[in-house]
Amino acid sequence: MGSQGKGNDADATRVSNAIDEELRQEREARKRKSQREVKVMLLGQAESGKSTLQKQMQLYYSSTTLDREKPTWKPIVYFNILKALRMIFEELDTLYPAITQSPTSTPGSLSPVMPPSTASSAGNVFSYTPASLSHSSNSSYHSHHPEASWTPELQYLRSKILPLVASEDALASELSGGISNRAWPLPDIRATAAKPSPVTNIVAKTLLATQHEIMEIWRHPAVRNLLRTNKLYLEESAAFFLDNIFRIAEPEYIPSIDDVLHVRVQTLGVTEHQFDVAMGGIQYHWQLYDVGGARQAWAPFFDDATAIIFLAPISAFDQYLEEDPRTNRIDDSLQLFTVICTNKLLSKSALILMLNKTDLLKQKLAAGIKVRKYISSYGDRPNNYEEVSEYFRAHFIQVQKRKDTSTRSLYVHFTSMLDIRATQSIIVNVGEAIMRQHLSGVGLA
Ligand SMILES: Nc1nc2c(ncn2[C@@H]2O[C@H](COP(=O)(O)OP(=O)(O)OP(=O)(O)O)[C@@H](O)[C@H]2O)c(=O)[nH]1
Ligand SMILES: [Mg+2]
Repeated sequence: MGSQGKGNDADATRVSNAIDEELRQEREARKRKSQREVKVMLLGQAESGKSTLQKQMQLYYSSTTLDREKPTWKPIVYFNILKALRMIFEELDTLYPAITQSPTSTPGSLSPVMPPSTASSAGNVFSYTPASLSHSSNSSYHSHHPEASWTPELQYLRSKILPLVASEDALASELSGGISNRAWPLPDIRATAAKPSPVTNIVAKTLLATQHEIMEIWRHPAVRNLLRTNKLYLEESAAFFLDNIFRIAEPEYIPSIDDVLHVRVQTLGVTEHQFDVAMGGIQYHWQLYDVGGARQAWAPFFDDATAIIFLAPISAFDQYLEEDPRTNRIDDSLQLFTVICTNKLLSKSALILMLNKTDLLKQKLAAGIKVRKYISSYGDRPNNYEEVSEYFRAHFIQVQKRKDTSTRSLYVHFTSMLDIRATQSIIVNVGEAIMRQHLSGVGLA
């Protein structure tokens, strides 16, 4: 019995040592792995540019994967176009109810369609055309074409384009794997967009057949008027895609990187993107979390995040929240930034602030839109880009100084996320700051 007991003890010790060793190795491996793992969160209000930054980071760190994805963005570009056309016609139908009747004859008075080369470069007529300019360019048209005479041509264009608009729901359904409701945001569509897609093919053919009518409605003075008077508010990507309709309607069309950056799809929940980043001869594994929608519930899952990149679109000073039309979007960004700064769970993360959409801010200011009209505290300060951007920057910095629960520093960048060159150099800079934080966090710096 005794000797048997001893044998058992020895066995047990051996087994226990082996388990200890295994656990030690696992711990080591986990530690090594966590030393290589960098978690970055993208935060900011809806449409602040988080997903666009994610694409820019993918372009910088893993450009071949973004290149491979390009064809899968095609139906989503179509989807953005169809939505814009639907919104245009919803507004036209209300304003000119007569156009909803079927056309009696094809009007001979249709203005000639622009050739693709001039058409694609003649854009920039979104809502911010200076009033003086748009007035002079439209006045001669007005004198020959009183609004009543628009009815037959609008009727005709509507009847041509309507079948395309009608396929919006089917396209949404195809993209979202069977959920047919265009009001719903699409889930991460890149997976489903890669599958064979009969609706996408039909939409492509219809686009090809109606491209001239689309350009014509997009250029039509009735639509220009709606945009100029802000009766029609299109998503920011709409003008870009409609200006480029001839290129997009080509049968061999594959979205360019520029197109991919312009696409607008609302992110649902949290999407995760991974890529390997080589720095100092070591491969780090970056996990990028693009957090759309819900605001607070996610915080506990990210208490070990290396860095938070907060995006605030400072062009949005004249916009209000969709869900609460009394809240100015800059105010909302400041509130959300306060929540992030004061959240103890996130206090160990590096904090990077990107004041985004500076290109749109410049356009709005150049068009004479006054900040004071929307933000009374702006007072009599000059309404130029330098003053306005500095004013917003100071406000965000002040929030962090006063409210931050940690003593971390704040990295601030002005960004224009559709500008590839400028954004790529900011990504290098931000990447270095994130790696410094990571290395100090794992005790290597
Ligand atoms: N002009 C301009 N447009 C931008 C800029 N950054 C992003 N956009 C556009 O703004 C729209 C919204 O950008 P997203 O990246 O989808 O915004 P998001 O923060 O991911 O939005 P949610 O997923 O709804 O939370 C897209 O059409 C982008 O192309 C910018 O700096 N300038
Ligand atoms: Mg998004």
